[in-house]
Amino acid sequence: MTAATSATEVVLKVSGLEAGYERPGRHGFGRTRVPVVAGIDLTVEAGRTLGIVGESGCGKSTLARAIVGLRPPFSGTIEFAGADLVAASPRRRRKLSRDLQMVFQDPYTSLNPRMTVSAVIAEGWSVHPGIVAREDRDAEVTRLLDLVGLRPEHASRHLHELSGGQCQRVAIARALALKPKLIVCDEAVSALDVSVRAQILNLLADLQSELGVAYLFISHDLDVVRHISHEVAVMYLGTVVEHGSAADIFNSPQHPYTRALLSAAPSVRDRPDGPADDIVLTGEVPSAAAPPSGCRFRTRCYMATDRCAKEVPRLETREGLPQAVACHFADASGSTAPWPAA
Ligand SMILES: Nc1ncnc2c1ncn2[C@@H]1O[C@H](COP(=O)(O)OP(=O)(O)OP(=O)(O)O)[C@@H](O)[C@H]1O
Repeated sequence: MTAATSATEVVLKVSGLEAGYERPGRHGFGRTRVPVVAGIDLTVEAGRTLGIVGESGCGKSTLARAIVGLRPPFSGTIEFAGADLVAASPRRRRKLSRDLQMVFQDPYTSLNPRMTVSAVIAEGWSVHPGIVAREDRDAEVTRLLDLVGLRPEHASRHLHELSGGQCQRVAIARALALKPKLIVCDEAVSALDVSVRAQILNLLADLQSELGVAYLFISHDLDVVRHISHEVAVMYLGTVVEHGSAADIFNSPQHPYTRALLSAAPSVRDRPDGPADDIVLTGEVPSAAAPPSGCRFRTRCYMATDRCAKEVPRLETREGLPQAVACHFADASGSTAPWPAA
């Protein structure tokens, strides 16, 4: 008997992505580009979740915005559902955007609080006609509300009458209304209370099982990312320093930055094989406008040597390790100690 192989469908493939902002050039002449995202490669498979984690300011939102077209990249490619989003005409891009939705951190600012819930959910159907027939729209709003755990009577309420958790459910219903292949969630549960956060995370997971939607899930909260992700990419100063399955990243982190980050996460710190102490990083995160030479993490790394100032470590799988790591010293011997504690 031959084993069945199931080909995985890649919905999003980002290659060599550079994105950021422009500032006035030297002496006020021209514009200088500041790449906040400095050459990122990643893929998201259909029906799966890629979590992106990293400290505030590492470029997570810039990455999300570049992917959904809110911030044109400086270079690189973004392939979505087989189409090149960067090269696509505005018309084609608009068509593709139906399948690529985003849920932001704060629904009160990302959605119009004076609109009714029903109008917020149905808005995309005017931009993308043909998804739901006009006469079926009320019923579809009710179905979507039910899907995200709200009642039919919520349809006529205004957003400002709802709680933060309810608003975020509306934002998810609005994204789902277009039957997308991928939803980019940028700190989508960060503003919510702990119990509501857990409800929304469970809701997202249930919707994924039911509808097969993929997520690019961005958060600074390690435990949230761990809860929802199949794969995890760890970002530091605009680059990915480690990328692998959520289990490999959380159970056996290899990059010194990942180790430091995880050593402060309660779910990791408190387990028997966790680090003896928090790994405290010294120094400030350098500016994206003037990153260190070589390894971008070296100015805060407890392992840095001269080599790290000269050579940029490539993000690659190293012998004996299942995940990809961008560190000259990562290998299966666990040489990027201190980890684990014993
Ligand atoms: N238009 C801009 N002008 C000046 N600085 C910017 C601009 N856009 C981004 N930055 C800077 O780039 C860095 C990365 O920003 P970004 O919002 O992508 O990070 P982040 O990881 O999402 O952090 P946070 O969670 O705090 O938003 C930050 O230091 C931010 O101040």
